[in-house]
Amino acid sequence: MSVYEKIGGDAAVNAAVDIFYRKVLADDRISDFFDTVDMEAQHAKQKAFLTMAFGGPNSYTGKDMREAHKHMNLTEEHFNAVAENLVGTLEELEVPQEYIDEIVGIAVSVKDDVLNK
Ligand code: HEM
Repeated sequence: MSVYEKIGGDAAVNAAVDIFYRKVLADDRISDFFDTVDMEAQHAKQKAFLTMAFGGPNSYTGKDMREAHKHMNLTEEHFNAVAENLVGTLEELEVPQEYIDEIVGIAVSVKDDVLNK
């Protein structure tokens, strides 16, 4: 069973989207990357992000992650900021630590692609 299913599938992603988005927009280190798109499009992107991070059914391949982020010149600091906001969101939702660890593992597994390394 994927961690996506273990934490509650689509319902868990929906619960996480608003919290995650709020955290990202409040974070000076990365908010500029996210505040230029209209809310509806952004919501869909956040949902795709979280489904991917949770190992869900709409998972992107490494190549897609590379393509999606290539033009952004992202740094380690940007990646860590997103990862922190992700962990903070999961903690707020009282996701068990072992699942948080699994989700962080998924995030780290796409890091080189996201940073275009
Ligand atoms: C675990 C790391 C990450 C994952 C799993 C992830 C996942 C995704 C996904 C699935 C999309 C949607 C792609 C699409 O449909 O076009 C996306 C887009 C995006 N990501 Fe990431 N991302 C990660 C890290 C980051 C970081 C570190 C930043 C910047 C600080 C970032 C900024 C963005 C932005 C701004 C978009 C929207 C691009 C656009 O609208 O054209 N992502 N990401």
